[in-house]
Order: sequence, then C-alpha cells, then structure tokens
Amino acid sequence: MTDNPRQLAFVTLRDIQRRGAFADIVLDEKLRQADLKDADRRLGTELVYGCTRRRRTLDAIIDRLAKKPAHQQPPDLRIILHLGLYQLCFSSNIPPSAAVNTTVDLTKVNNLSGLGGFVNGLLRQYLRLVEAGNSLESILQLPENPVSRLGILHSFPDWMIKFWLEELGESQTQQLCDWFNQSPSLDLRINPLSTTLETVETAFQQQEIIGSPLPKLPQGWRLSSGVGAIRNLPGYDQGWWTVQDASAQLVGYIVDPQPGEIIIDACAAPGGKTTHIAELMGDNGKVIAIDRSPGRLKPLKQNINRLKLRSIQVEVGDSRHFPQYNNMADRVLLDAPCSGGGTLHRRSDSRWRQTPDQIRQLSQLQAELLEMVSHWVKPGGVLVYATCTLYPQENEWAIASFLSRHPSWRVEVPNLDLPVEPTKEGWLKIWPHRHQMDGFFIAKLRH
Ligand SMILES: C[S@@+](CC[C@H](N)C(=O)[O-])C[C@H]1O[C@@H](n2cnc3c(N)ncnc32)[C@H](O)[C@@H]1O
Repeated sequence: MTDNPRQLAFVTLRDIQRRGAFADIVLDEKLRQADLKDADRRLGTELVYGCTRRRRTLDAIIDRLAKKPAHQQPPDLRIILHLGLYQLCFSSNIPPSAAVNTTVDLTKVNNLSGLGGFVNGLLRQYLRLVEAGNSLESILQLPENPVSRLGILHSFPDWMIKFWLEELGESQTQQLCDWFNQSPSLDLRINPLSTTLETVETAFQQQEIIGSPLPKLPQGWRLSSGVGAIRNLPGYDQGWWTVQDASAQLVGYIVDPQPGEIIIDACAAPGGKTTHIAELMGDNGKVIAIDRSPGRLKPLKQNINRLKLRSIQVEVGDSRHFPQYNNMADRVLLDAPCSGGGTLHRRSDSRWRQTPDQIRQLSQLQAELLEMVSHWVKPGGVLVYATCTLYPQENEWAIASFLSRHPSWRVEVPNLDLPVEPTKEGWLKIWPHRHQMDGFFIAKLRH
C-alpha cells in the first residue's frame, strides 16, 4: 500500500501500458488500495490522466533531448520521464526542484537506480532550456505541416487533427485541443419532482461548494470546483439531482415529452436521459427504456429508485429486434452508441483508443438502429437522434442517408429558446470550445 502519489501514478501508468486497461478503471483500483490524503489523491489522479493525455507531447520532448527516441527507451524509464516532464511542463503548482528530485526518487524505488543520473540530466536539460527563454514549441522544433505540428504540440493523433482542421480551421482547432486537454466540469440536473434549484444551491453552499445555474437550462447547475465523491454531496440519497452534462440535458428538452405520452428510449443505459424524460413528463405517462447491456442497466435501475420515478419500464435487448413496438410511440429517442469524439476531455485515453475504422463500424450500427427504431414512431410522431461525437459519418451523414431513404420524414427545428443555435439544416452541432459543454449532435425528425 503506497502513501506516495507519484509512485501510485507510476504503477497505475505501468499497468495501463502492460494490460492495455482503461485509465480510469486502473486508477480507481489503485486509489482504493492506497493510503493517501485528499491532496495526494488529487495529485496522483492529475499525473495519471495528464501523462495519458499528453503522451505524444511528452514523447516528443524525450525524442528531442535524449540520444535514443522515446519508443526505444525501457518502458518503465519512459513512464518515469513522462511523470517528471509532465510536472515540469504542465503542472503549475509543483516547484521544478521538487519535480526533478521526486522523479529521480522513483528510479530508486523501482529498481532503476542506475538510471537516476540520466533522468536527473534530462529533466535539468529541459529546465535549462525553459530558463533560457525557450517555449515548449521551440524546444519541440515542431514541423511546418499543421497536422503534425498541432498533433505533437497538443498531443492528439494526426487523423483527429486533420478532421478538425477541415471542419474548423487552425485557430479553432487549437481552442478545441485546449478544451479537450483540460479537466472536465461537473454539471447537475435538478429533479423538479423532489426539490428546487434554490434548495440545492443552499445545501451546497452550507458545505462551501459553489456552483452556478446553466444558462437556458432550467434544471441545470454547474459546479465550480472539484467536489470529491458524488455520493457524499447533499441531496444525493434524496434523489434531488443527477449528474448530467449541459449538452446531454439539452437532449431531453428537444425530445420535449408531454404528460401521458409513450416515449421509447432505444439506447437508454445508464439512463441520464431516460430519467430526465420521466421528470419532464411529471412522471406521468410511460417511458420504455431499452438497452442491450444488462450491466449498464443496473445504474439505471438504481437511479430510478433513488429519484423515485414510477413511469419507466426497463427492457434488456437489442433495439434492432423489437417489432412489437412498431407504431406505438409518440416519441422515440435514439441516443446512439458512438465513438465519443465530443467527450475526449472526460476519458484521458480515448483519443488513443478511437480509430477511423471504429467510426466506420459504428456508423453501420447507427444506420441499422435508426432504420429499425423509426418504425416505433406513430404517424406524426417525433424521433430524436443524438450522439456525443462530432464526426459527420456518425451524425450529418447518418441523418442525410436516412432522409434520402425515407422521404416522409423531415428535420424539425426545435421551437425552444436553447443555449445553442440550430444549424441551417435544423439540427444542433455542439462544439465544446464554442458552447462550453460536451460535444454533441442532436437532430429532431418528424413524419
Ligand atoms: C450513448 S450510450 C447511451 C447513454 C444514455 N442514453 C444516457 O443518457 O445515459 C449508448 C448505449 O447504447 C447501448 N447499445 C449499443 N447497441 C445497442 C443495441 N443494438 N440495442 C440497444 N442498445 C444498444 C449501449 O449499451 C449503451 O448503453
């Protein structure tokens, strides 16, 4: 059991690399086994997520300063160098000498004492360059080509940068990269069936937790600082609120469910939007929540109990195979499985896991789901298609291809005062750096 946050970060990063495991899952496991104060837990977490996110940039510094490139360094040494360089480049509150000394200590604890001098030398070489007035960009001697230049500087794969450059141009791509490299904010959605925004605000203020209402989202509240364990916050057990990002809250309003209606949520787990829909209907009507993953439906069932909602019926299964619901629903929500390209700030390793090939496979599944669940909608009813990604293959192209095969359907511009303007096509494309919320795509269709 370690009481050293840097050692915790080292063993976590080593496990992520050896096992190919998800960063948040391994970190959770290690934090449970560790004996750390709150501040040290925060430092260990920042180091793990930061080194994972900034891997490409950190490797590029090693490539510049060491004789051998990063990928030829012994794997454990490479992790130790990442930890040291991350603290020197990206942590604002760690004195450089502490960063260097604690990193050299890691070589001793992990049977790499012989390499302590090399680590010390490389980190001090970096510091000397900074002290001589060199920026990170000049230390990296970046290539002219904007794709590699931005990819190395902001630590993203080239194919992602290429896509953003095409959609946004250089200046906005930089802004988007900065957004995805920062720690995510935490938004709550207040449950109007059990409390009010004012009550929640007062209860949080009593614990010195500050937040502010989300503009044009009547139940939304954004926390201004880190808050520790969610379950310990006031009102969790009483079902006063649900954690849900602003852009995901928008989806419920665009579905616009009315009391007494039948709504089907085709990909419901873990249920953030299902429970919002039930709340918006005053828990009066029927929400059928389907998902093919029983494991992901467990938190939905827990949330239904915690929020004391009675209008939700949960079904396990593949939404491509429910012909019994044809022509049954007033409204259908397809919050489709997607690559998550709008939420890269929430998972430090997802930028390295996503591939263009996965996007192609997902777009096939999205098209099949869209086709099948559209049959559930009654004539005159509504189908809302949403994803938390920004790639056209999973969004605009999916809708265009569906509309070309189904001329009786059309895009309907939501008749609501929203924090994001619809595009000229009538759907919402939410870019995080412009709208300060997760990246999302939401299209409302009617036939
Ligand atoms: C983006 S998540 C849904 C998030 C959820 N709507 C919420 O707000 O909490 C996509 C979900 O689709 C489910 N899924 C994937 N393929 C499916 C299918 N063929 N049928 C039903 N559910 C599916 C996944 O298990 C996953 O829970």
